[in-house]
Amino acid sequence: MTGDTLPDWRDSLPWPAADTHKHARGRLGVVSGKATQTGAARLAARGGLRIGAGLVRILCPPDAAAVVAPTIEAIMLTPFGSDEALAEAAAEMDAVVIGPAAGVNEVTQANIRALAGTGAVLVVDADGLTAFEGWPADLFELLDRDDVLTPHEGEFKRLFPGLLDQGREAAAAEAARRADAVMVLKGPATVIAAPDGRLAINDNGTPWLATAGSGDVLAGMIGGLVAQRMDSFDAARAAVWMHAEAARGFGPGLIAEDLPERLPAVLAALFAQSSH
Ligand SMILES: NC(=O)C1=CN([C@@H]2O[C@H](COP(=O)(O)OP(=O)(O)OC[C@H]3O[C@@H](n4cnc5c(N)ncnc54)[C@H](OP(=O)(O)O)[C@@H]3O)[C@@H](O)[C@H]2O)[C@@H](O)CC1
Ligand SMILES: Nc1ncnc2c1ncn2[C@@H]1O[C@H](COP(=O)(O)OP(=O)(O)O)[C@@H](O)[C@H]1O
Repeated sequence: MTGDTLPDWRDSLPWPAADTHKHARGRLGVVSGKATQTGAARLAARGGLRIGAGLVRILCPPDAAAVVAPTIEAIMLTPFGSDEALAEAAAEMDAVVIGPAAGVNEVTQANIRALAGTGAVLVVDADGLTAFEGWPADLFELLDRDDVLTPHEGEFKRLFPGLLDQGREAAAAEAARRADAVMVLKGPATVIAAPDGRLAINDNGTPWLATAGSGDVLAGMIGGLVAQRMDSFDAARAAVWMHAEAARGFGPGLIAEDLPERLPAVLAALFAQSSH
């Protein structure tokens, strides 16, 4: 990370205390797509669970429940049949990830609108961003300052046409200001910007991450940290670094499924260095 004046996110990682229980450790919801598109949410959920959220629940359309249920163990499942029902399920969550394979449509827009009315911190990725192409202000007005948007460059251009002409750092900073939310502009050097002006550039990226679903895992990891009440900007910085570190540790042959399974090694090294 750049920025010598920025506090190190390592000092605010949420290690469990002796009296912690799973609910206190952070409850993360991940919204799944329809029955044929549940993998992305499962990747995100696994990332959130591995990074330490005490309880992770996939929230899925009713038709997807029979597909998701046989593929999960520790991760829990709640089907929802309407945006109201989604908001009701999310009311118990500290954070919710929405977007991976959610569908680029009005249902995804309505689901984000419903989630914005809950107390959960939102991590909006992929289709959750693209669904607002042409109407970015409709998304921004729903967001709180601790919500996080995680676009790759294609998604970023859909919400902020022309802004990348200013360069990635200036563009991410301006986007965070416009959205009034934390911006994670993904790429070989991921830029993380907060609406209060904080800015960091991740410096341990690796092209092994250029594989389908790796961004879904990252969204879940950010969600898992903010569910543990880590500051959203620090959570994004930490997750981006750990995500790349996990990929570096695996190297050739990496697929997205491998990333959550590498996290214990990454976390163990950070835990050993910490003053817990
Ligand atoms: N396991 C699963 O279930 C998975 C499900 N997934 C889900 O699938 C859905 C569709 O995902 P997607 O990847 O096809 O859509 P999207 O990323 O919008 O790409 C569309 C176009 O954008 C452009 N583009 C420009 N810059 C880019 C960049 N940096 N990175 C990538 N693209 C960039 C590029 O156009 P080009 O530059 O080639 O002209 C590209 O053709 C979505 O719901 C997602 O969540 C995935 O997460 C994978 C794992
Ligand atoms: N060449 C690269 N170097 C470093 N990181 C990369 C590279 N290509 C992709 N990544 C990282 O991989 C992830 C890809 O996310 P995304 O494009 O959303 O994929 P998906 O939608 O398939 O999950 C991001 O974290 C991005 O920063």
